[in-house]
Amino acid sequence: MIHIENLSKTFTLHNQGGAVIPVMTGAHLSVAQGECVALTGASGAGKSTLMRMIYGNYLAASGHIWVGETDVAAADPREILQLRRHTLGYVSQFLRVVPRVPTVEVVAEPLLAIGTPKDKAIARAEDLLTRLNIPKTLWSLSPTTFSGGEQQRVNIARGFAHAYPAMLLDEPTASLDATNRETVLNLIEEAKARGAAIVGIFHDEAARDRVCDRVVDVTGFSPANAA
Ligand SMILES: Nc1ncnc2c1ncn2[C@@H]1O[C@H](COP(=O)(O)OP(=O)(O)OP(=O)(O)O)[C@@H](O)[C@H]1O
Repeated sequence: MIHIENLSKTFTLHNQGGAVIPVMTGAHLSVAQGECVALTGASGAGKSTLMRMIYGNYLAASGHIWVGETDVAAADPREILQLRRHTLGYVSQFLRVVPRVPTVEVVAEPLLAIGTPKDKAIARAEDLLTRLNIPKTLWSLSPTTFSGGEQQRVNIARGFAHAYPAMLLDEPTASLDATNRETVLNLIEEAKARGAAIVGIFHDEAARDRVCDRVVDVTGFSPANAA
């Protein structure tokens, strides 16, 4: 489902005389349906960079990033938006929302965007908010004033609302209490069981060992090691 071939990345520092920094070369990675792969490597090894490249936020210098039928490394912005809407989900660590939209709609929005009937989308959102222990009294309010932990859980609910065939998870259990952490691990297991291909960064080693089938150390993709 996710297939990375010979991927390279450089950063050009325009504010530092145009210095070109190679951060990745010849990266390969394949993630099958129903499989979860954890990216590991020391801080600065390139885990976030690789995730951002798969999501289409960072441009590749060369190579291919197949997500289903789309090569993200060559896709135009319209194709990337389509891919994000239907195929590729991203659960980041922080919630970014338009002010004044009620929480239940924030969570239902990815489903509404692909034409899911409103009652079905709202029912799914309510189910996820319940599972993630967001009190019902908050559902009709905007999450902008929620606590950090509440916002993180709303973000996770939104990320899991649609059954994306491929998902990127950036520390999905970071700073959650034991009960909510367990719920998130269950959501990941459910996504795998329905065939989602998942790539994630998990500093929570017990979580990683439980839900991930394989670990890929991105240090192996660094230009220093390839030389
Ligand atoms: N936008 C950018 N511009 C320039 N250099 C960048 C940029 N983003 C990342 N880098 C560099 O690329 C390298 C990989 O960074 P990245 O954030 O991917 O590492 P990481 O493995 O996710 O680290 P951490 O575990 O600390 O989050 C680092 O040397 C970093 O300085």
